[in-house]
Amino acid sequence: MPVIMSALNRCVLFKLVSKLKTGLIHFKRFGYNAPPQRKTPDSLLRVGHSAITQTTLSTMNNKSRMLSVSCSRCLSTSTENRAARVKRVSVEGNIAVGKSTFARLLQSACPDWEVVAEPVSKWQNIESGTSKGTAASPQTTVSNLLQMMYQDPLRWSYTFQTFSCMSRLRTQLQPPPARLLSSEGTPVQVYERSIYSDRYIFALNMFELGCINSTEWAVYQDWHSLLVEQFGHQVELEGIIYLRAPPKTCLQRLERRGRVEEKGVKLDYLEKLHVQHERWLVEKSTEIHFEKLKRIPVLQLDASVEFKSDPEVQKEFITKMKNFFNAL
Ligand SMILES: Nc1ncnc2c1ncn2[C@@H]1O[C@H](COP(=O)(O)OP(=O)(O)OP(=O)(O)O)[C@@H](O)[C@H]1O
Ligand SMILES: Nc1nc(=O)c2ncn([C@H]3C[C@H](O)[C@@H](CO)O3)c2[nH]1
Repeated sequence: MPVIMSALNRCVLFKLVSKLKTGLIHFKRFGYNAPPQRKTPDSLLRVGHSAITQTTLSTMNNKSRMLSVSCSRCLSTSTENRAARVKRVSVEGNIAVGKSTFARLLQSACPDWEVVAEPVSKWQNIESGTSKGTAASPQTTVSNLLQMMYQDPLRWSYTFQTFSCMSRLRTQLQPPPARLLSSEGTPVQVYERSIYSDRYIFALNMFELGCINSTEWAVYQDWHSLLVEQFGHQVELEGIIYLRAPPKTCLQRLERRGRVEEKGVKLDYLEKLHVQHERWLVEKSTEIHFEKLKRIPVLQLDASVEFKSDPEVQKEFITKMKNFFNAL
């Protein structure tokens, strides 16, 4: 065991030293000092009023979805049409900005809206068989990939992104519940994050930090594009809600929440994720590889306000969401 451990340590050390030599990473846990990046303009951290940056959705897109979404879901024709009526939207935002809290508000606001949670518990509990078990009594161990990724990002980031993306894909492929299919209003399925933030926020960030190397990044992008192309309309979104708050606010909320895996997360990491969100959803400078995603309507909401206990702000959010969903 000590031999294996020291070999592992040597391997990790070698990888680390060679990356440091090439200037790819400089980090202390998650308070990374990453290689010089574009500086975040102050104005990006100032959270303005919410705005629908793009409110029109092409009717053609809806029609084409009507035609194709259903056959792969193996539903009857009338159910197919009903499924195609369900709009799909993701809620994006920095760690601990309040997506789950916002999702609960959404869920309670309207029976036509269904929230699908981020599959965090799956990442925290990965069951695997061990060689010690027998066919009659297999032994399983449970590993916490979220914790492994935070503790040793260089070793586990690529593995984490494969698993997080796969679990998000499964989530996005689930058919809408019957309640939404029979809805007379505007049924909406709302996902906490998506296969798109997996790539254009987290995996990209890990690559820029040097925790995913260029080969891993090329492999990730290759299979990600293949999956999106193969699953086509089934994984398309009609809109994105961007919950925006200064990274400092997110850090305060993260610390207050106290999720054990996130103990080492530093402001610097949240600032980098904030920049990724801004590039993708505000400045639109992230290179996007899917046509529809390039033109997706984004509703920005100021998540720095304490909406949890303020009915007035809640009302305002719900009205904005209704308008946004109706325009999709
Ligand atoms: N608007 C708000 N005002 C004050 N506190 C908030 C607000 N939104 C969320 N919180 C608090 O911040 C913490 C993080 O919120 P939440 O779990 O909803 O974040 P999240 O964005 O879903 O996190 P993650 O990125 O990890 O999925 C919680 O303790 C929550 O109660
Ligand atoms: N590295 C990485 N890649 C992802 O795709 C990703 N998605 C979420 N997370 C982290 C943020 C919260 O701590 C916690 C719950 O959101 O999981 C991620 N981390």
